[in-house]
Amino acid sequence: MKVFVSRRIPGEVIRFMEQYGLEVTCNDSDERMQQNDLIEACKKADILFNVGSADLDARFMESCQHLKGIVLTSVGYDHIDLNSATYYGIPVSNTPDVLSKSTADTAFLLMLATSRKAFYQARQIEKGAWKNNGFLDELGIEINGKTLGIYGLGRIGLELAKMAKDAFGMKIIYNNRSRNMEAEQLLNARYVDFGELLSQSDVLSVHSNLTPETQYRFNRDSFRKMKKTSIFINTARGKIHHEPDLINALKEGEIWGAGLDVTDPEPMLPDNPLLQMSNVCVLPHIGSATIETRMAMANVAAHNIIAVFRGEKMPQIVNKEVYDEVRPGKI
Ligand SMILES: NC(=O)c1ccc[n+]([C@@H]2O[C@H](COP(=O)([O-])OP(=O)(O)OC[C@H]3O[C@@H](n4cnc5c(N)ncnc54)[C@H](O)[C@@H]3O)[C@@H](O)[C@H]2O)c1
Ligand SMILES: O=C(O)[C@H](O)CO
Repeated sequence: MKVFVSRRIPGEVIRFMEQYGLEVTCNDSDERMQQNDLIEACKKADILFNVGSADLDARFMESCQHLKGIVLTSVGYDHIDLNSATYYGIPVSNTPDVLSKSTADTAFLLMLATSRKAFYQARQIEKGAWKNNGFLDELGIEINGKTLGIYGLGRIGLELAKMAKDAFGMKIIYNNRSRNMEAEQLLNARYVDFGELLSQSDVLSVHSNLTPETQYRFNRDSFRKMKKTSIFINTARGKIHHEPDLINALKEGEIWGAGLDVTDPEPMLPDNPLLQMSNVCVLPHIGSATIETRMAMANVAAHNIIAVFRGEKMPQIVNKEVYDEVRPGKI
């Protein structure tokens, strides 16, 4: 069975797959492949090991409908047309859980860094502008004992809530598609509607997946309802906030600050006004970017390939209906 890997991954993981007799071809680059090049490569493979973002849309699925599986190295799967994959009977897996803590760490980092204007202060030093700041110059704000509001209290949101409660004694409120009883029992988290999440959060951190419902959920109207002393954090997907509205909200003082690991578009252009603001911290989508987490993600992806090779169901299957006896699509 032939596997095509779309970007560089650890050699150990390639060798792990080859031990099973899999023939692995790897695009030895860190760059995102053009869709036509990816299609051509996949035409010579049975399984796609997709690394990072890619155009896995209906056109890709139709062109590569022979694939026996697609494994993703991400927990988010908004970059793949899942309905088309299911239509052609292609199982898709993702990498949940193994990256929850590292991504929550990133949200925690952004919460703290933004509250202290840390990235701006560091830039001042680099520019040779370190001066004995006035007693009241560029002050930060405290988060100890404040209220952390989580939009989308799932795996990552729960990890952040645990850290925030343990480290800063923060009170946890959340809005979610369903109640999270573990968070309520463990952390005394309180479920609130979206309006109360906006009005009561001192820090509001976004951890939902990107769906038609969550797209641009944080916009002009939302930011106006947040506290003027609040911090907005997004480590989920850039399109969950409306970026021009976020910029205006910060310029108008409708919210105090923002910390982003995801932006819209990505990469963020260097002339983006957010990068000039002292109360904004931006990271380049590095939530899962640690040695341990990326190795774990690659291993999860490889194990899902081995499952396909063995004729078994993918352990981290995303479109489980692909295994249904009767499903719309290819007979
Ligand atoms: N910055 C990064 O590098 C990075 C890393 C990993 C994940 N992510 C993003 O984080 C997201 C969450 O990952 P996860 O493992 O915690 O997923 P998850 O499925 O465990 O949690 C997502 C939560 O969002 C909630 N949700 C969905 N739609 C909602 C809505 N309309 N209103 C309120 N809540 C809603 C769900 O109920 C769920 O609890 C991923 O989908 C991905 O986009 C980013
Ligand atoms: O969804 C994820 O896992 C991250 O955003 C990496 O793509």
